[in-house]
Amino acid sequence: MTDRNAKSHHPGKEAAGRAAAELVKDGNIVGLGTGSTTAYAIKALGEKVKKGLDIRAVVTSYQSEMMAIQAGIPLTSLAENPVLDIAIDGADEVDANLNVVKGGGGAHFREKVVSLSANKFIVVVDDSKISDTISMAIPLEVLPCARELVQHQVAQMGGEASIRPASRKDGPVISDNGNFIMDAAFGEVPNPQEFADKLSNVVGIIEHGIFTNTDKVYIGYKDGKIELRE
Ligand SMILES: O=C(CO)[C@H](O)[C@H](O)COP(=O)(O)O
Repeated sequence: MTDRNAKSHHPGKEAAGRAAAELVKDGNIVGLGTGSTTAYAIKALGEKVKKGLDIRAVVTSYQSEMMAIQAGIPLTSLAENPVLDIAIDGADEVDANLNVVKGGGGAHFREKVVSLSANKFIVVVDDSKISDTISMAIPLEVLPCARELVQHQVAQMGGEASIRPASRKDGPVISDNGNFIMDAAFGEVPNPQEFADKLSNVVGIIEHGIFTNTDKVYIGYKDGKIELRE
C-alpha cells in the first residue's frame, strides 16, 4: 500500500497523470478520481483550463473536489450530466488484464459510480502498482451495522476482513459517505470478474474495490517515461 501521506514529488505519477490529461478534449465532462496520481492529472487539467480548455468535472471525493476547485476546474454533477466523456483515476494494484484494485483512499464507491458513468475509464499509476495477479487485500465500503456480518461472510469465502484503522483519530476510517472501510485479504484473486460478482452478493458491502472496466492504463516510471497498456 502507498504511503498516503507522502507529499514528495513523484516523476512516474506525474508523467502518468499528465499523459491522461492529454486525452481530455474541449467540451468534455470529466470524472476526477482520488489520490496522489490523479492529483497530477487534476493539476494538468487546471493548467489547460486556465489556457482556455472548456470542461466540467464530476468529483469522487472531498479530496478531488477541493483539488478541482483549487485548480479552477468548473464542477458539475451526475444529476446534471449522467454520462461522462472520460474518467481519470488512480489504482492500488493493476493485473495483467487491466483489472484494478482501488480504495486505498477509501473512495472506491463513488469512484466506481463515476467510472461506470464514463465512456472511457483511464487509470493512472506508477510502476509499483503492477502485478500479474491481484493479491492485495480488497478494500470494502461497509454499512457500519453490518460489519460483523460482513466479516462472517468474508470468512466463509476463505478471506479475512478487518476494519481499517484511522491514522489520525481513534477508531475506524469513515468514508466520505459515512460508512466503514474494511480490507479483506483473500490472497491471489486469479479470476477478478467472478470474484467481484461474489463480493457484490455479500450483504452489508456497499461496494468493493475490484474494477473490471478499465480502458487504458498509463504507467509512469521513476525516470519520467510512460507506458500505455490497453
Ligand atoms: O482508489 C483510490 C482512492 O480510493 C486511489 O486512486 C488509489 O488508492 C491510488 O492512490 P495513489 O495515486 O495516491 O497511489
